[in-house]
Amino acid sequence: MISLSHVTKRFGATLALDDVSFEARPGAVTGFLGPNGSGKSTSLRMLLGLVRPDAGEATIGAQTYSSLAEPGRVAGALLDAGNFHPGRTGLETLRMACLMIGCSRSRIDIVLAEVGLTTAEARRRVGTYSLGMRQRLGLAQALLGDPPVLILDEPANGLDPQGQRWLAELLRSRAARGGTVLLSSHLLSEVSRLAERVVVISAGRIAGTLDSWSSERDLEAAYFHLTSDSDRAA
Ligand SMILES: Nc1ncnc2c1ncn2[C@@H]1O[C@H](COP(=O)(O)OP(=O)(O)OP(=O)(O)O)[C@@H](O)[C@H]1O
Repeated sequence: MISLSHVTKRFGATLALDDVSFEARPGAVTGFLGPNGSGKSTSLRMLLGLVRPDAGEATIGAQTYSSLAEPGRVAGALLDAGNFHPGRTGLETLRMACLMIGCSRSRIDIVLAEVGLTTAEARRRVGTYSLGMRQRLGLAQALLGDPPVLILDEPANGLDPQGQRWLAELLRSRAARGGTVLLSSHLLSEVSRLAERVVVISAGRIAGTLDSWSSERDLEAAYFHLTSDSDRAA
């Protein structure tokens, strides 16, 4: 279970998160949807111990990320696939990540196959990768420790239609095995395709949760209804 409980975070004069509480449950892919600047990345980064809350708590399995004994085996994360060292190959990137979390080297071949990067591609420097390939490498890194929890910031960014279909299948199969998947997006179509439950955030506040929708248009209508309500309240 992933949980934010009454979290508030300010950056100077900006109130990025205002008493935010929500959960992502095991066995489901939860989408975290909101406009640009609504607080999605700040929430995810807080779950991973990269941003400290001013008030409240962000936990994974009732523990803060920094108190987990083996965080890489509990939660895999994809935050910014643009952040990889461009001079290292994909393989070197994964070897270093594997060393840091203490995983078996055999996991590298497994995750490369899982994300659809070939051996030849993995031997290329990351600086030569397309956005979609960097995204696949980021997902491979998140999967290295075979963690039950995945926290993914805009994971479909740059993926082609085949990649998007493959990602949807990957995330659903992790959830079907009891995994907890939380993914952020500002794209309705992406969330509609990937998630089965959606938490909506707007201007740093949780605007509501959607548990079912019949079509992307249906989700869109519910989303605009929730976000316009929270705009009026702000
Ligand atoms: N390190 C920081 N310093 C100052 N302000 C910040 C910082 N990080 C985030 N913010 C501000 O906090 C608010 C929420 O930002 P956040 O990146 O969490 O939004 P987001 O929903 O992920 O947006 P996007 O969809 O554009 O990625 C924004 O107003 C942003 O400018």
